Amino acid sequence: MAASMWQSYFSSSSLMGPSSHEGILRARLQLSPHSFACWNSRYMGSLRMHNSSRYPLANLTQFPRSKDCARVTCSATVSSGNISSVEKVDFKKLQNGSDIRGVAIAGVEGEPVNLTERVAEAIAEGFANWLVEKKKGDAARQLRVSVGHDSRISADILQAAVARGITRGGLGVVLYGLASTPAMFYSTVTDREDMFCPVDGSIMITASHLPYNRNGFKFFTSSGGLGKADISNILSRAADIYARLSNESVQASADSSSIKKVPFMDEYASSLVEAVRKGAGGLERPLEGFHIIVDAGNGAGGFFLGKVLVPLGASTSGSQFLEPDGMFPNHIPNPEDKEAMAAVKKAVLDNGADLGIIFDTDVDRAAAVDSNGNEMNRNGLIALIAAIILAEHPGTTIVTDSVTSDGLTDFIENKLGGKHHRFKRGYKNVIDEGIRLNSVGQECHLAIETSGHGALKENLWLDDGAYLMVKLLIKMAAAKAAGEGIGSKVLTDLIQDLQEAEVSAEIRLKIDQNHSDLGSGSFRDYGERILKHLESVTDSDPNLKKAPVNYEGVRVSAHGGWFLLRLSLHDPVLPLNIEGPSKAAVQKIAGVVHSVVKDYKALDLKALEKYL
Ligand SMILES: O=P(O)(O)OC[C@H]1O[C@H](O)[C@H](O)[C@@H](O)[C@@H]1O
Repeated sequence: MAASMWQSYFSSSSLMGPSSHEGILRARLQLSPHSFACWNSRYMGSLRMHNSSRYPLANLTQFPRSKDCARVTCSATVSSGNISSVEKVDFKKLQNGSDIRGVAIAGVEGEPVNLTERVAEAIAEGFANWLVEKKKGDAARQLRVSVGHDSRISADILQAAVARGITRGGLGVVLYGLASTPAMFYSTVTDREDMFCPVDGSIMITASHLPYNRNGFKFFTSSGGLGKADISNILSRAADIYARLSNESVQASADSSSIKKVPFMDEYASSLVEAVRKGAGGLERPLEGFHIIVDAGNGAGGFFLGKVLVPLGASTSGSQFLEPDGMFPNHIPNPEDKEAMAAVKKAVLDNGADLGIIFDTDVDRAAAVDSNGNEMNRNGLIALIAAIILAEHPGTTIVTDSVTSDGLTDFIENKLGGKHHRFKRGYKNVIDEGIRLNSVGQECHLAIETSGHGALKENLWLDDGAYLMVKLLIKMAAAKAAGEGIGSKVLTDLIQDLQEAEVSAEIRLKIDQNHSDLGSGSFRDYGERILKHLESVTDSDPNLKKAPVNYEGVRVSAHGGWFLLRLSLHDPVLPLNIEGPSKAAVQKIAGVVHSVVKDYKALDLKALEKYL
């Protein structure tokens, strides 16, 4: 649905009664009464439930919620061909590293919609054109692209637009509906002609854990996720297509003869089931006797319960937030979020479960909680997966992002006998580095970020939170089969020697891009200037020890702890990570950084000063 429609609907909602709302909205959506009831149930129900300060969509009228509707694939669009704002879209701004992210739903102050149907359609057509060029050798056959989405409220509308864009580009479309990001990559590498696989390209409609009004795209081919340069290329094609589209009417729906629908998540889930069965010695129900809780945060991860854990024999009572709900009413679906981890921990303890598993919205990230409520996320999850992988591949290299702890390095290198290659932030950077190391002869089987993104060589380097959890399940099932009992103790024991810092903090220092202190340079130039200054201060102070090998920002040991100041991958921000043995140590470390950066007037130091 176009932004303008949401806008006018919401802004007028307090003025009309339910029946006039329904008539107007249904007409504009071009839906039958039944489809409208489903749409209404899915979207308006969510909005109604969360009409609070967190979701500032005031005065929504209460519609009856229909119970028995599954999803509505909505091909609704604006009927008018000319939207005055079309020229204003800055396609470059939609790039977020190797992803595309934008605002798809109006209603949040200061966040105008920039990911409209037309923009999505143009991007999809840009991807189709890019793919055709990449696959020149396959000119004789029609290329096909799979499309899936997470639980966001703009998913169906964007999916319809994406399907139009791909068919406009002359390619076939295979719709998967609610799906996970790793499943989309999997569709490019799996051989199942009955499911139209392998597809030539894949698009996941997701904005990961970001708020409900955002959405975006991730793209895959059999070589993996597209990189920054490819995304820029696609966006520049999209900008040209968009200019052309703005003179045409938006079509109500794509050419349906080129569109197929398949239940691909069943195929992907059964690959996970088979992986656990194989890893557990071929048992049909290796998780029989285990009680495992899933918290999907109302994202796309609910499938893991019914399609993975149940067939493997696990009991799953007490699992929560499995229902897809793009308003994310319970907690942010993000294993890095404290509230989210507290929620799954509580569920595990309340239900006396053996293990808790939590996914982000699109299931490329995950974390776990053991039966005592100990969180296994960030450095703890890396340590756990590293312990499993190093037992299988002694001495192998583990690639991680830059904010991992000194304790993790000590654990991987001195306790597990592996090599810790602490690289840059960004899951794509980390995974690409793992692949690169292998290509230059340095064996690497695991590339993983503290955010919960992780990829294994054995799993074709798919960035897959669900597969990380599969590795934990295999370990537990194998321990049971070996008579070592049921429970997550086998996991907890693996990381008992990991030393975690007492206090850790991430402080994000914003750069005011409009400040005169930036001169004629960009925020990146400004950030680099600050980092250079910090580096020279560090070099001249014997109490500060610069990390001998470092790929990003300035990492320094001081006061029994460490800090890393670096430029954010995407934002005008300098994230500062600090870890120390006590609050006092962290304060002192914060003081060191403050004394260096305090004269940079464009830097907002409020967040840092709280720590002094
Ligand atoms: O550099 P930052 O702003 O901290 O963001 C870094 C993060 O950006 C995105 O969310 C990526 O998906 C992550 O892989 C990455 O770690």
